[in-house]
Amino acid sequence: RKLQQKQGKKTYHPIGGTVFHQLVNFNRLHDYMTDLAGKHKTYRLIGPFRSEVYTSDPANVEYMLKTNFENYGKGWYNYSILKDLLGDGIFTVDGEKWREQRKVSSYEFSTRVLRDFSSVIFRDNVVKLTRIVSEAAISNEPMDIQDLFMKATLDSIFRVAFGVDLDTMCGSNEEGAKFSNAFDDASALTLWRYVDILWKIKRTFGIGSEAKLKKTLRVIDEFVYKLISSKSEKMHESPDDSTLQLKKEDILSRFLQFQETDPKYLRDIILNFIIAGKDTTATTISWFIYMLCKHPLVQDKVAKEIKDVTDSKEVVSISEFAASVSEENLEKMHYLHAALTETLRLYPAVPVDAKVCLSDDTMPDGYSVNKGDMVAYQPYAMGRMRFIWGDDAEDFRPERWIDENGCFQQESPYKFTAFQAGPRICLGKEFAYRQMKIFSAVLLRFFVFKLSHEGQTVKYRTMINLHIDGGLSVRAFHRSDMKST
Ligand code: HEM
Repeated sequence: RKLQQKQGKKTYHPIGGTVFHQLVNFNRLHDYMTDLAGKHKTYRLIGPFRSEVYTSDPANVEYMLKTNFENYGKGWYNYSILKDLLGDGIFTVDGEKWREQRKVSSYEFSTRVLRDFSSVIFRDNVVKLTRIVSEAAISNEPMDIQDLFMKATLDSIFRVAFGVDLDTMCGSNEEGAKFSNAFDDASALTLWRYVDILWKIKRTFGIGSEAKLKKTLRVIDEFVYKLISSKSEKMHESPDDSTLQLKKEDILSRFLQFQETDPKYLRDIILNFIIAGKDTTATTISWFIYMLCKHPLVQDKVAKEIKDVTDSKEVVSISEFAASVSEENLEKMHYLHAALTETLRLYPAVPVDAKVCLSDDTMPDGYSVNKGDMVAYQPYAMGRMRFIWGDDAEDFRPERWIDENGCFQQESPYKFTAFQAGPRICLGKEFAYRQMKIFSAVLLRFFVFKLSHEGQTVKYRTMINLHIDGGLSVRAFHRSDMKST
């Protein structure tokens, strides 16, 4: 490369360090990368086989995610790691396969049926969740709210996808609990492949982590294929039965009714939605509660907005209040929307998102990247850059998202990258906001949240999603003007 540079052919981004530095800084990886991003908008880390280019420059981000989108894909490497769990689902594929799934799925996500059906489910689940929180509040017990959100969001997305209540929140469905554990284990074991250079050998011989993965995949597949075939049978037995009408609102039924019926195709599509929709939403809303505990004035302001918008001076029951959190009311909750967005700016559920460069290229900043290089945009580092957000970039300040009329104002998706941007922008963004807003509105109408230990701070655990390490221990206190029955 030096030789090429001398010949005036190419200029490469400055070297920030090596992948070895990433390993040394593993527990604070995203902060290490933020420090580097503060020095260079785009930099390279040297690895044994290729460069890894990390950018926080909105112009480069726009280029890789939109302008030259076709040149930055998942690539064969990611596909080979993810395919046993996620098959040919939307997360693993590029090109025509991706385009076809994107078309089908974005149509599904934009339908009124899915919107109404999912809102009903979010309300049902937050009522269940609020009852659990209420019991903890009455007995003044601390609770791990991140764990509760993980269960609640899995229950939501599973019911939207398959029309079946796993009920991991209350633990009434034994099969559901088995599936949920297998799914978490399979996700962790699949991620392990990114650091275990021997995984392919272990897979061939069926040993170690790969033997475990195979076992968990069997549990997942048995459960999912059973659901698909029983639903398919029912729909064929009585296609016009009006009592099945409600069941036809879930994604699986809609696919069976209108489109593809290959069980493997359905399995892949739906498991990709589940993996996309569960941890991202649960971790975001957990960091949100953490921020509200750290900023009690913001918590009061959010709670006041919820009370004013729903006009709920005297409410008798949780379910009655949940029913009043209508689509129209949610749209009026600008400050809640801003506080959630501010949480995502500082604690994005996907902190780094890597693509593979498919052919040699030059970025808008004039620097080159090579075929095979990994190129990543960094939502976590970008959220903390002063050159993007100003001197208070590291402060939690929902007001930065509110305009002079008190309305939420968007920012460019190439600066606020928590949902990615361009043709592959997150398909579930609106779905995720709706669930987070319904959950927050009901919980914050009934409770004040405080950290279990005053002054407690939490850290993230370095993995694909930004989980709070060890969970989030909080106490809930009933708001004095509400009965949570
Ligand atoms: C706060 C919550 C969420 C955040 C921050 C988030 C963020 C993201 C990000 C960064 C990507 C790009 C990942 C990649 O490069 O492959 C993505 C893709 C995607 N998300 Fe989300 N997501 C959230 C919730 C959801 C939910 C609830 C769903 C569905 C129920 C969903 C469905 C998808 C799908 C299907 C894609 C793949 C899009 C494609 O490749 O064309 N997401 N999301």
